[in-house]
Amino acid sequence: MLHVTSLTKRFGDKRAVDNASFEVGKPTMIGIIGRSGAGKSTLLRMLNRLSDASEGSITFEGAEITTLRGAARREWQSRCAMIFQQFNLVPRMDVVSNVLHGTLNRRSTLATMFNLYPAQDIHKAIDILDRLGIAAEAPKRAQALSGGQQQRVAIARALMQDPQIILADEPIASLDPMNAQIVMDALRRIHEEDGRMVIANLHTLDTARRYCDRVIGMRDGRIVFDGTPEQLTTGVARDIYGAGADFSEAATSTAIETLDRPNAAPVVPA
Ligand SMILES: Nc1ncnc2c1ncn2[C@@H]1O[C@H](COP(=O)(O)OP(=O)(O)OP(=O)(O)O)[C@@H](O)[C@H]1O
Repeated sequence: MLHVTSLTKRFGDKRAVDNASFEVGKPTMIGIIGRSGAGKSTLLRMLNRLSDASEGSITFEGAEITTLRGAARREWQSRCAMIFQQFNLVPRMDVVSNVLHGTLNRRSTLATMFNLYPAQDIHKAIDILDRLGIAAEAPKRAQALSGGQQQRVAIARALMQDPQIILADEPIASLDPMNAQIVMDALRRIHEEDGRMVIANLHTLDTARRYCDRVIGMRDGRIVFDGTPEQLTTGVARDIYGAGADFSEAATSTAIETLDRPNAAPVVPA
């Protein structure tokens, strides 16, 4: 399905992604972990063609992605929708219009200029918002929503494109633990119910372990681990993060786990 072969991105002398290779045979939920600067965002941006590869190849269902231009590149970008840490919504625009923005690639210039949306697209947008539990927010301005709600609007906008792949760049890094859990649950459900591939950059180990079928670990641009959550032992994690013997998993925890345990001690702010 997806084949990434010897993918490299150079910025001057620096190899932000260095000879990365992996294959995904079927829709899978994959977490990419690694410390800040390891190359996670650069890898995702190359997959989506927001950024050009310096070397290497990406193929999806047999077609080469790295060389796509113009309309073919835009068509690829709708097949693999991307969501971001900062949601990237239009803050003053209402929620449903933000979601309908996901259809921009396939609308005529005239329809875009006059803000005309087909009724079936509007119904589809509302249905998607409903599925994500935020249909009631549809008429509100995006800026009036909580971070977790805004990220779900961004997911809804991505789903409007009916993508085969969802690329999520640190989707929960700006959220509190409860909203982080809601957003990760939504991504997992979309993967399981729709059979879409989800590749998410995650800065915390526990989230990757809990939600993903497969984890890819990056260090200094290289893929240094590719396996199941069970194979991701503390020793392996220490290697990925380049940490010493004092490495503590708690330091990379989102505290999502504690939400599930009714008897867990309350988290006391420092
Ligand atoms: N446009 C750019 N120009 C120059 N260097 C860049 C550029 N984008 C990324 N880099 C560098 O490439 C390396 C990888 O960055 P990248 O953002 O992919 O890492 P990351 O693992 O996603 O980290 P973070 O979690 O902090 O976003 C870093 O050293 C970064 O400084």
